[in-house]
Amino acid sequence: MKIHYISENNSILNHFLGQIRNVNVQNDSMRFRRNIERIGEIMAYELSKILPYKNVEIQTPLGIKKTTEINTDLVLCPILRAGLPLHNGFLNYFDHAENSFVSACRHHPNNDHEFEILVEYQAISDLNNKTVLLLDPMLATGQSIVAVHKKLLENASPAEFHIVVVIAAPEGIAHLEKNLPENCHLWVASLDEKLNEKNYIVPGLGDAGDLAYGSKL
Ligand SMILES: O=P(O)(O)OC[C@H]1O[C@H](OP(=O)(O)OP(=O)(O)O)[C@H](O)[C@@H]1O
Ligand SMILES: O=c1cc[nH]c(=O)[nH]1
Ligand SMILES: [Mg+2]
Repeated sequence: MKIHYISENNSILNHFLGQIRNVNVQNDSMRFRRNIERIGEIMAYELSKILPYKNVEIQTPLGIKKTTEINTDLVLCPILRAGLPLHNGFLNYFDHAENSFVSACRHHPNNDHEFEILVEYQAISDLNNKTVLLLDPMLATGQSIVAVHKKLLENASPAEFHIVVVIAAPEGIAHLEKNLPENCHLWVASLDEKLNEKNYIVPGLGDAGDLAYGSKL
């Protein structure tokens, strides 16, 4: 797996990452969603640099300008719920992309420490020969992303597969490296230290879905 870390240099990205983590700021859910969206816009821009391009000529009022345009069909696939604000950011930039939606949530049948991933809702477009961008702000154990990747590839063969996360734990990255094909790309805005006993990312930000949309039963 090719891993791209995008916050290695100082940039405005660090302000948005700081705000989604900060306990004194993150409970403003509109700001939380908008910050994830802004991070999505920055990540979309960074990712756009390695997509395939074709030469085009643009007619201006005064002449013709030779330039380039993205030369692949993009499909954006957020994982519900927390992937939705990240999806908004990507869609702001890749406005011609197709979209697919898959849900994944942790189900704790016995206790807080053990869980299984339930993939229930799916609305998946044709992914064959397209560039798929799987979007989820949090990569903790990696089980949600592996489960959704498996679901997406049940009936399709994309040309390229990119996974985009905002905050990643080393344990989740190791799980993806073990379970996903080598030609996948992983984009990480910020790498954290570890998981805690409940498999939350430390220092992380808490529960991204709840911060964006409120707690669930
Ligand atoms: O790497 P993992 O250990 O699988 O954990 C990460 C998943 O947990 C969160 O979703 P959650 O289950 O909280 O659902 P939600 O988005 O509806 O809150 C997050 O958005 C990821 O999908
Ligand atoms: O730290 C974590 C782990 C999973 N899901 C979250 O929202 N946060
Ligand atoms: Mg959640």
